[in-house]
Amino acid sequence: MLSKINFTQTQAYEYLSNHLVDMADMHMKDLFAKDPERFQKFSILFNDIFLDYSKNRINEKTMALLMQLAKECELENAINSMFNGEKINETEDRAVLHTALRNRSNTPVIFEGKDVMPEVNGVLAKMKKFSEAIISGSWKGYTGKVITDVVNIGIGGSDLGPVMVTEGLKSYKNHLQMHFVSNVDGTHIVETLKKVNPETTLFLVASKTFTTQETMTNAHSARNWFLESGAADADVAKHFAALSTNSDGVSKFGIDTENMFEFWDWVGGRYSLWSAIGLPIALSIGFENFEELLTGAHEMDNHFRTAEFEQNMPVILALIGIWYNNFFEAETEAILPYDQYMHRFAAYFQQGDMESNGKHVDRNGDEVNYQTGPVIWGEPGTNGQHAFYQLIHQGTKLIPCDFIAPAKSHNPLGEHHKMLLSNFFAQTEALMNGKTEEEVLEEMGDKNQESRDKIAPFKVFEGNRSTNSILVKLITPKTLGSLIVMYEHKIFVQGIIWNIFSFDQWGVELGKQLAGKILPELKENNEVNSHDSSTNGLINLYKEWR
Ligand SMILES: O=P(O)(O)OC[C@H]1O[C@@H](O)[C@@H](O)[C@@H](O)[C@@H]1O
Repeated sequence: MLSKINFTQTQAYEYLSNHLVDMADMHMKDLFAKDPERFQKFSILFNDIFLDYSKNRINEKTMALLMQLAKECELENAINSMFNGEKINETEDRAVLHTALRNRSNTPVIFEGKDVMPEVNGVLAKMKKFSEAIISGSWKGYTGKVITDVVNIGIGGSDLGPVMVTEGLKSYKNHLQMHFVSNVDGTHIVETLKKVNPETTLFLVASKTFTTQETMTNAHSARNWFLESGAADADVAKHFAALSTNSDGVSKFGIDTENMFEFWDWVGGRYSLWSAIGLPIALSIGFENFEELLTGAHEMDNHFRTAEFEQNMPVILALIGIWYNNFFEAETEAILPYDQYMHRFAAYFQQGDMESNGKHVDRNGDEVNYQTGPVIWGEPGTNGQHAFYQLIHQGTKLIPCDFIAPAKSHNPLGEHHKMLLSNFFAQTEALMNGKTEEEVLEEMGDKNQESRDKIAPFKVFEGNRSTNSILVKLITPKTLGSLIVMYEHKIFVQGIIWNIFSFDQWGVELGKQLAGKILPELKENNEVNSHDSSTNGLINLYKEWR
């Protein structure tokens, strides 16, 4: 089981608080000047992923103390508890075994006395057969035509992962057109259905619980559209499949359980792209590439499980994050991929991180007296540079950033990639070095003294802004698999240290309950007065205007 230690009571925390006094005024520029080995010391290579964390406000003592913190919080024990299938998701009484889904070495993973691997492999085999039939065209729609379009209907963890990965690996894509419908706003399904033909479309209804309002509503609308186009009930089997843990719900909806791809309650929604929820990925890039994604994930799992903390990428990233979040009081973290295919990567980890570590009660059930998960945000470079980087460079907030870029492009067109990467390198250098007043004045040259003095302060960059640079060789299925898992485990490590439960999400339940209460009120025409004056006023204005 997980420890329940308040990390602010550890010896390492006290040492780190004292150490912060020394580090707070230290400029990274000076740390680099003093130590020619700094880059070698604070960087690490794993397969085709290189992490340079030297442009952070750290020195060897910082890292040693952070490692001590991880040890005092019994991180090693927590890692073993997760991989060994203990019910570490205590508030839902569940194990956390998404790592078994990508366990390519196939060693037994015992949960409640039973090896889960035969079932995992069984579903993978079913996904392989199905995806191959759809891609090859041997699977036919109800009028005998091949499938050309796949519409995934799901939300949250049943949408974001497949969207992010199919976009991230678009250069591996086959002929199938992928569509993703998540929002309950009718616009999403209506606009999607305009693009597809019922005779050649496969709908995947993706929902762990198979009760999520948005997904069920969209799925019913899709089925109605399908039937209204002239298809019969019996034809549903050729055009609808379900990805779920809830076989009763799936049969009630009218999907043959033959067409159901199962997963299990020990897979959290936001960690489910490795399960049957990954079927749209297998359809889009082929099953072999999906397996490669799993292999990359498994390799990062092994790294996380076996590498010393000092050489462990997820552990290093997590601890640096804690250094900023809890000592420098940074409130957000930006994820900035310099790769257009990765444009949903930050959005994916918004759920991954914020749903996991957005908690204010610790594992003892007590209110925390420290900060937990940061706000995660980001956009691909270079677009972000022309939008919000101003604040990162010259604003009043410290925003630690992860810069991610591939050395090779899938689209090596002219000078594009060199230009992209020149920006990637320049940004982290500029954020670290900044620009002094002297440099500004020198740059301004011979302008008259008065105008120079007036403008110079606005052009000064204090620098000392923290970044991690993650350079990968090429975004392949395998590398992307490893990269995703690197962040998954970073989140896990932080949750352990913050002494919170990272695998539940009670916070999203309240909105669902309240929406359920208001929906019947919207169906009536009478004035509503059962809420506060603001909610009543808004509902009544809506009724007047609709
Ligand atoms: O996959 P289903 O069950 O439809 O859930 C979809 C999403 O629902 C949300 O409310 C959260 O709980 C997410 O973690 C989850 O991924």
